[in-house]
Amino acid sequence: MRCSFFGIDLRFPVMIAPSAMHGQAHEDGEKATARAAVRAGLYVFKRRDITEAIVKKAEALGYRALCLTVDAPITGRRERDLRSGFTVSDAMGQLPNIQMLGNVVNQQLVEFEAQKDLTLDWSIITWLKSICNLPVIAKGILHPADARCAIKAGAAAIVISNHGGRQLDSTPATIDVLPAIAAEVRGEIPIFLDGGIRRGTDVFKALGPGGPAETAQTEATEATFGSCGGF
Ligand SMILES: Cc1cc2nc3c(=O)[nH]c(=O)nc-3n(C[C@H](O)[C@H](O)[C@H](O)COP(=O)(O)O)c2cc1C
Repeated sequence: MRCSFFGIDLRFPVMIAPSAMHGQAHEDGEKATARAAVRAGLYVFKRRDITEAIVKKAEALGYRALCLTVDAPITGRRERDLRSGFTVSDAMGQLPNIQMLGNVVNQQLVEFEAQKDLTLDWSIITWLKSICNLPVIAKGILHPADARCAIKAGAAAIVISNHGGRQLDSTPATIDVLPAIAAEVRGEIPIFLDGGIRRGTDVFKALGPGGPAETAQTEATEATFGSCGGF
């Protein structure tokens, strides 16, 4: 089955490891997804030279695509995190990509957030493409108009995602917006989808009537990513 679901990062480029593109189930399930999301997270910083260095490092290491999270310019009010007293571990500071920030980040989430570039618009995709040869995937699309903007900006694919509902309450379910977005994209670029995929039948629902299977996405995916891409 040529499907790939991956959990990654918003507003900011995230690397997809070659092994992450094969869509195979793993016994660690969501724990593995969470670990990968933490490891893979990259952000566009106000200091573009830092982002550029991280992107070039990813390319040199053999990563095959950049996944740009476009739905979280600022972190949402995550009430579950507030209730549980969630904090970011100091160990975050030991991650190589964080260390590249040097004095810019003082290992505290609030300061880390302050370094993010909140002024991003679709031109960031053009910029990312100008500094590397990797395809850029826009993650966090929930509306056909945004899918069109992503295509115009040069995205190689989109991820229909509501960030698992973690970023903003009351966003639509991805399965509900899929048909309209697939109708807009009509196979021009591949569509990935995440959110609420918990069993095989969820995959079939996403591939069902109105979904990308009717709009020649598979061919577009293979053309861009080979035989291991999304819908
Ligand atoms: C622990 C955790 C961390 C996540 N971190 C990020 C992140 O940094 N960037 C991002 O774009 N999405 C992140 N996500 C969202 C996932 O990439 C994905 O969109 C979402 O989990 C899909 O919904 P689902 O959990 O219902 O499958 C995270 C999800 C989880 C569970």
